[in-house]
Amino acid sequence: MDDLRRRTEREVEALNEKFQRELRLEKERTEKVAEKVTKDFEEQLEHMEKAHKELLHDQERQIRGELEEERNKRSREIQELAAQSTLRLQETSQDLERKAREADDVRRERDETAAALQREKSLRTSLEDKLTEASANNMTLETANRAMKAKIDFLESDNQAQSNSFADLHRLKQEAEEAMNVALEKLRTEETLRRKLHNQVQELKGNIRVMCRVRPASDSEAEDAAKIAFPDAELDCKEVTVQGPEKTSALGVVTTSNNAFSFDRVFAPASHNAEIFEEISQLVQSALDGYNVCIFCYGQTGSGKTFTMSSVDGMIPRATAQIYSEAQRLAEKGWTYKMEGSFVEVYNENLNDLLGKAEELDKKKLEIRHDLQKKTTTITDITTVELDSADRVEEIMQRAAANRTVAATKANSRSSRSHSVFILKLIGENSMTGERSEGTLNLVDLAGSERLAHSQAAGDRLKETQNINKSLSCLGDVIGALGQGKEGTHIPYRNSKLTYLLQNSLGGNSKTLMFVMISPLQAHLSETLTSLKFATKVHNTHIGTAKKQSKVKE
Ligand SMILES: Nc1ncnc2c1ncn2[C@@H]1O[C@H](COP(=O)(O)OP(=O)(O)OP(=O)(O)O)[C@@H](O)[C@H]1O
Repeated sequence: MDDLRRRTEREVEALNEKFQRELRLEKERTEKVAEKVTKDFEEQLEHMEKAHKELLHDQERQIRGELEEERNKRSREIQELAAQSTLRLQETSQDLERKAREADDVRRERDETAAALQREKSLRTSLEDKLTEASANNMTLETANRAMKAKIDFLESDNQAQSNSFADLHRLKQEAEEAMNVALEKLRTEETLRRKLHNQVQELKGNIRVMCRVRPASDSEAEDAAKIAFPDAELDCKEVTVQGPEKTSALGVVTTSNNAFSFDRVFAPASHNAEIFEEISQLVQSALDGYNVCIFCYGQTGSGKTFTMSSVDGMIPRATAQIYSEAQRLAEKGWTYKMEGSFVEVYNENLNDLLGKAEELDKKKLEIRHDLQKKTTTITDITTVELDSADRVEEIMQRAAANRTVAATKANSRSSRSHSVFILKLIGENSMTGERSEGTLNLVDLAGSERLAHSQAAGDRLKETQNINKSLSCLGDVIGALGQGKEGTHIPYRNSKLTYLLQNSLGGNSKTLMFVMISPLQAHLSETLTSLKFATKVHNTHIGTAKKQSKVKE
């Protein structure tokens, strides 16, 4: 049993070993097969992958190509569409333009038709009027015809009477012509005489006249009114009284002085520019007659100088209007006039062309030249405007005002800090009598006369004030020296630009009118009294002929 069992065990063992060996071999074989299969499969996979990639690539390329083609096709289509729509747009806008043109044409035609209709209507009315007139004329002509026929019958019946009446008519005509020539000659002589007499009257009135104007207080100023009275207001108004400031004596008594002034004329606050002009119009006439005339407006800032001189109805526009109408009247007497205007400004002792370019103010140098023989003055490089119509004055004033506005600074209203001179040259010629006249009218708006102590000025402003004071006092000195009336007296014209500019229009035969402008306010009392005293000094000066003197009564 044991042997059997051992033999069986050995056989089982041998079988087991054999089985293990065969298993191992089988396993190795299987592994080899599996390895080969795996490799084959991988190769096959790789191959397939490659083939697939190529296929994909080909397909992508193909799709891209198709896409590109599609895009090109679409963009071509879009371009075509855009071109078509542009074309359509152009056609539409051309259409629109054509339609607008047609509408314009229609409108024009309609307007023309309306105008033609209107013309037709007025033509018809005028034809109807003419027809009425013609029938009236016809009737008159028929009456005249009948009268003529009667006359012809009469004349034919009496030939001798006819030639007699013809000779009578001829003689009468000659007499009428002679009378007319005598009248014309008389008219011309009378004009020459009028000029002489006018000048004599002006000289009798005094070659220097001083007038005073007190401006009205505005509503807001009414409470600050100074005590100014016009004692002879009902008569010819030549006096003005101003109550001075209160003074307290050492004993504590308060007094006020009453200052009385008299001038050639005093204008109370209610006066209008038209009344003022009535007084100066005679001097404007003198300028037309060939005299040099200076009209000044003097006074502190805000006293009414510009209102009187250059406002819309001021002296400058009124004087030029008078000159135009006078020149027309004188044309009947053989006079033709040439009028030239210029507008200058004296600022800081510098002469500026107010009609030139604004940027040249204070830069361009203007020179004053005098012809002492002819008593004429010229300024180099000055803008001169021929005043061939009354409207030109307005244009000149606007140009000057605009230039001054440009030149003004914040702290400096240029017009109150400078003197302006409107110069009107009037050259007249009489072709019938051979007479010639050359007069100049200077209309001067002086700078504000306030004194240095009151203006509290410094810097540029101080220089301006000093220059203003200097030129105003030079003006007083020149007038004072002229007033001495002695031959050979030195007249200090050269001491200021203003007096030098006006040299030929101050003194001699020339006429001067000084308007002193007065503010009605108590706050300006001190300046008012100073202005009135200055004006009195000028008024007491007599140039040329004797005239009544007046004094300051205190
Ligand atoms: N007669 C008047 N009637 C009514 N208003 C006047 C009259 N005079 C002056 N005014 C007014 O008073 C104000 C000051 O006048 P204006 O400007 O003429 O003074 P001005 O002396 O020229 O001053 P400035 O020296 O500053 O130029 C202005 O508003 C002006 O309209």
